[in-house]
Amino acid sequence: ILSAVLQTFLRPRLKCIDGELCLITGAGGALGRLFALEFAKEGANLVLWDCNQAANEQTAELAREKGVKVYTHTVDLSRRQDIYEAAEKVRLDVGDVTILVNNAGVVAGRRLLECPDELLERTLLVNCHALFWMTKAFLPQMKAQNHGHIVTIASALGLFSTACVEDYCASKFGAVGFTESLAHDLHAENLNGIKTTLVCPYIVDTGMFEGCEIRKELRGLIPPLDPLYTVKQSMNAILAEQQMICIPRLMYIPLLTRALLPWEANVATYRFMGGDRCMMPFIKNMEIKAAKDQVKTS
Ligand SMILES: NC(=O)C1=CN([C@@H]2O[C@H](COP(=O)(O)OP(=O)(O)OC[C@H]3O[C@@H](n4cnc5c(N)ncnc54)[C@H](OP(=O)(O)O)[C@@H]3O)[C@@H](O)[C@H]2O)C=CC1
Ligand SMILES: CC1=C(/C=C/C(C)=C/C=C/C(C)=C/C=O)C(C)(C)CCC1
Repeated sequence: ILSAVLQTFLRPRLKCIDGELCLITGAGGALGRLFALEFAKEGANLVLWDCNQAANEQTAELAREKGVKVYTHTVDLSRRQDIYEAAEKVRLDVGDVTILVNNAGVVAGRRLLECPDELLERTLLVNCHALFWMTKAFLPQMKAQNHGHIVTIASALGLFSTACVEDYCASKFGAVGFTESLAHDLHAENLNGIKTTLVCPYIVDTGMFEGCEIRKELRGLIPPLDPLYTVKQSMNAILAEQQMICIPRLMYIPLLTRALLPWEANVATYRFMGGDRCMMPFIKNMEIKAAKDQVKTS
């Protein structure tokens, strides 16, 4: 406890990752791109995976300007075989990945009963199942050297939940459980050279949850996070080899109250803070977007 408190108030020693090989999933997306640029700044060579080839290549271009080697692959993380095949290519053509950042994520953004099954399934496959296949593909090399770092970009919604994002909460609770169990596994095997970091951010202003908002009067107290701030905070935690980080720190409170208060008290708190209906405008946005897409395709 003392060392954790000291870590919070003193500047922890940050590790050097110059020359390491870092694989980032969802690297074409908002946070993925910023992670790529931060890892490049630290001198890590990059392997960038995304299903969106154009966006991934754009990230690669920007990262190459920092003077590091960058390799790209177009991978659909909802397909186990695609992950294994791309991982084999990386092993043969590039080498051993020493830092793995599981960042790609999706959300259905529909009410459960109106959501196509495939969309619900996709959330679980990308946000949760892919963690199993990524770890099975890259952990053996890390174990052989007793050196590596596995980062999971989960969510505050992997620690406590809210209405209308059943798929997302199920997948992120899964991601949290997976990463914690893996961390215990590595400790139990005395593989102290392999670290894990679990990142749990609140709403980040990237567009993924456009419209999600809490009670107006509280929005100033807990505003959506700036993407660069989120990534910088995460980088500090990663380089300090911190096991878990909630961004902002205020997010530890709903995690604690969820565990300590009776269910009814939590429901009342949600109502008071607008946490119960925070996803309604986001779902509306997604419905409008889906309707527009349907018009375009028909
Ligand atoms: N934004 C937020 O409020 C928060 C986000 N997070 C988490 O942070 C992570 C990054 O989010 P953010 O940057 O906002 O999201 P983005 O949508 O900007 O980025 C996600 C990236 O992952 C890609 N991706 C989606 N599905 C697949 C797939 N099947 N295979 C490969 N790549 C895929 C996306 O491609 P495409 O664009 O083509 O779909 C996109 O490039 C996610 O895990 C998210 O859950 C956590 C807390 C809050
Ligand atoms: C439920 C709830 C809250 C709102 C949380 C929200 C709005 C979280 C959104 C997180 C997102 C979008 C994560 C994405 O990965 C409060 C007011 C903090 C506290 C009371 C309970």
